[in-house]
Amino acid sequence: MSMQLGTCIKTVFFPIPTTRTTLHSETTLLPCRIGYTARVSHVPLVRKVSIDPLRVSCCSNNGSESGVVAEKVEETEKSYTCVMKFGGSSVANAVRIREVANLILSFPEERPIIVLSAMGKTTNRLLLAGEKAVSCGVTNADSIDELSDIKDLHLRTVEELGVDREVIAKHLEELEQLLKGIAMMKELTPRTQDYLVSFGECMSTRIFAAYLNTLGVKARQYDAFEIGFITTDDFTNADILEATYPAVAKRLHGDWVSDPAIPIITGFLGKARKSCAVTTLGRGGSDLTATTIGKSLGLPEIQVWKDVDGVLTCDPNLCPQAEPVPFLTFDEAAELAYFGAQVLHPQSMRPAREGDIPVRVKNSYNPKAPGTLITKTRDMSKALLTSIVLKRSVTMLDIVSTRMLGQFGFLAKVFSIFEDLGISVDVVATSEVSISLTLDPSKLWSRELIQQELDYVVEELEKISVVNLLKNRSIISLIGNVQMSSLILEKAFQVLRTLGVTVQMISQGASKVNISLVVNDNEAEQCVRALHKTFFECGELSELEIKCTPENGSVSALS
Ligand SMILES: Nc1ncnc2c1ncn2[C@@H]1O[C@H](COP(=O)(O)OP(=O)(O)O)[C@@H](O)[C@H]1O
Ligand SMILES: N[C@@H](CC(=O)OP(=O)(O)O)C(=O)O
Repeated sequence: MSMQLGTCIKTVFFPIPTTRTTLHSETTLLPCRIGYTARVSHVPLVRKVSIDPLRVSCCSNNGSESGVVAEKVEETEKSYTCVMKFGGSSVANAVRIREVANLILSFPEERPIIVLSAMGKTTNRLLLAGEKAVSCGVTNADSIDELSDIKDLHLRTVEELGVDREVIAKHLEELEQLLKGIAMMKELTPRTQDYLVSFGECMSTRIFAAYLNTLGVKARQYDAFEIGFITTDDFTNADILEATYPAVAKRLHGDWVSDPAIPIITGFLGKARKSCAVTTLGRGGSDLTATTIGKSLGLPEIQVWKDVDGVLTCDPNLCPQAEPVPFLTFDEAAELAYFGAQVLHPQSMRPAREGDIPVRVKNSYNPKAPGTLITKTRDMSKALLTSIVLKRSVTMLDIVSTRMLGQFGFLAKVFSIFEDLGISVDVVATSEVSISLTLDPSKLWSRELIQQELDYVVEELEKISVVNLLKNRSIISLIGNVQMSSLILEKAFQVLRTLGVTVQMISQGASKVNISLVVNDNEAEQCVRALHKTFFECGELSELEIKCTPENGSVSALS
């Protein structure tokens, strides 16, 4: 690809965010999409334009602003059109794998990248096998029930699919050796645990790629930790690092250009930047793998295929009447996931939002159902509540300053204690002299550690305040249009008053999509069911026509 600097025609990749892009600093990186060519004109003051497979970077001569106008010219070569992620329930056995393969092939116009989780409950079984190995003794390690279950499932699956068992034989052998090693060491570190659970995704993807190949569909298996998924060294809950995006794009795009095949990639896994060991992205992390790939390649769509008809108005295990939500914003989906809806990984919306790539949540058991479409914005004019989410077993802290009213720096001191300990806070409510907050224990991996950490937090906080630690609390999150908060709260408090439940804390986030209520664990489920009934099942509020006066923010409901 040749470039003539100083003239007005340059080759870059599409889409450029807007037709006119202003350089705000000396170097501006313009996101772009593989497979497209665009023309950039009017580039005064631009010293250098460099292009890699992912982006064009422009450096101005003197750091001053200059304009770049870009437009799409042509599609240069056909590349991937979407990423499709299938969760454990979608690939639970040979029958399901066949159905998923048929589903993928029923979209001949797509050139997908496939991300898979481990088959069925394999991750849970691997975790349990690891726990048992610690105390069962070396001679018993090969007869752990969960190991036998995993072997049976995978060997039965390859047989039923007519795939050579060699594709997983080495992994099964190595898995047994690993469990013996754990039994010998009598120890399961987070690092070993991540390596242990990685066998689930490594095997499901090998089986699936081999099966597609037996059907005459060219597919290529990839371990995410070998193709540029670079993470922090936080085993069991690692974060994806920026370097992942260009590395993954380069590898997948390069392979497509040299030898096209459907990539079948392990979800959930990465490679630690410092130790180079295998990491996992937290439970349900394959969603994040999919959105990371979507952003890496600037794909037009990310699809996550589940066992439900999309994101629902509530966890169906709690409220069987829960209905699919047709549209969501990235903010709503992120809050919903963060506050406990198992359906999406809490971090998975970040790459999609950054790349502004629509995410479609679909049901692999019912592909005809429209599912949920998650985008940057949606029409909120008639929206009231989108979904109700429950997060159980939360610890709440009431912190009252021992200093006088008007003392500045109290909040800063409190939060610096959490920062030092690396503990993240979920919900916060403050007054002049007190703070109530809930703690997110998900970053901590063992029960003992949580208790130890909590004791230390309280000890530190007691140097500046009186602390009341309240365990066994639940956060009920009302996700939706918080512009309608008066109506939402009026209805919610009516329900809770009828149940005789006292709300111990309330908070409305700055994202304007979430109101959180903290109640006792043992009251939470009945509250959620009653709230769901009122907001989604009675017809009155779910079919509500809402009249909102923007000037004064007043809201009235016409049923
Ligand atoms: N608000 C919700 N919407 C949809 N599903 C939910 C919700 N809350 C909890 N769930 C549960 O999440 C499950 C889907 O998530 P998950 O098990 O991670 O799927 P997969 O393994 O297919 O990726 C559903 O079967 C459902 O039980
Ligand atoms: N297998 C991993 C990763 C994952 O994303 O699974 P699923 O897509 O089935 O939630 C887990 O169970 O956590």
